[in-house]
Amino acid sequence: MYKIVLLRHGESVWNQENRFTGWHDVGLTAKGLAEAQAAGQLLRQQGYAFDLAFTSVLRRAIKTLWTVLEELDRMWIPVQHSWRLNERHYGALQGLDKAETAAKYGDQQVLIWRRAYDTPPPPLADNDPRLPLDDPRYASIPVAELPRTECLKDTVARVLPFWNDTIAPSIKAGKSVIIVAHGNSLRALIKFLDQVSDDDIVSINIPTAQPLVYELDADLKPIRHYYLGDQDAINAAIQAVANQGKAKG
Ligand SMILES: O=C(O)[C@H](O)COP(=O)(O)O
Repeated sequence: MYKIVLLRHGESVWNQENRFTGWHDVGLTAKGLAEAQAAGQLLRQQGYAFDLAFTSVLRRAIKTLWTVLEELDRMWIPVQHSWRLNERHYGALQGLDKAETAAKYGDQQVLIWRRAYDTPPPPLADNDPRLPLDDPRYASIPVAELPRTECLKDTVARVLPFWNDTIAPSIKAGKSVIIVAHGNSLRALIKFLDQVSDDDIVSINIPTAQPLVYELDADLKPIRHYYLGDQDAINAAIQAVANQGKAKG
C-alpha cells in the first residue's frame, strides 16, 4: 500500500480578496502562511516524512511547500516544479471578484465557470497583458499552446502526463510523496484517481492547506482517502470555498 499527501496552498492574497486567480502569481497572506505552518506541524505530529515533493510554478504553492518542509525539517528533499500542476487557467475571469461576477451573471453561471467539467470561462484575447508570453517559467510551452482559458477537462489533460510520467513512477519506486498544488489542479487529479463522474466533480471543493491523504494499492488505485485534522473545521472550510462564487446578500 502506498500513501501520498495532496495539499492545496494556504490562503492567497486573491483568495482573501475573493478574486479569480488561475495562473496569476499571487503570494500567501499571513493567514495562508500560518495555515501552511499548521499543516506542516500536523503532518509532523502524525509522523509523515517525505522523500520527494511536487509542486507548481506558482509562488502560493511553492511557499506553502517550503513552509511545510521547514516544519518537517525536510527542506533538503528534492522538489520538482511543473506548470502542469498550476491552477486551472481562469481565462478572462482572472482578477475579477467572484461574488461581484455572480451578482452580474448569476450564481448558476459562476458555478458553471467554476465547477463544470467541460465548460471553460471566456478566454483571454491573444493581446491580453495577462498572457505570460515572456515568462521564462513557461518557455517550454509554444505560444500558441499557452492556455487562454481552461475547463477542468483541459486541466485533467495537462495534469495527467505529469502524473503518469513523473509522479506515479516515483511512488511505485517507493518514494514518499507530497503534492502541493491548487484547488482545481487537485480536483483534476482526484477526478482521475477516484474516477469521479463529470456530474459529481461539480460538488467537490478543496479547502486551503488541509492535508488530504490518499492510500493507493499496487496499481495506484485509491483504497481510501481522508483529511487529517479537525473534521468539523475542514467541512466548514469546504463549504466556505463552495460559497465563494455566490452573490452576497
Ligand atoms: O484560481 C482561483 O481563483 C482559486 O485558486 C480557485 O478558485 P475556485 O475555487 O473559484 O475554482
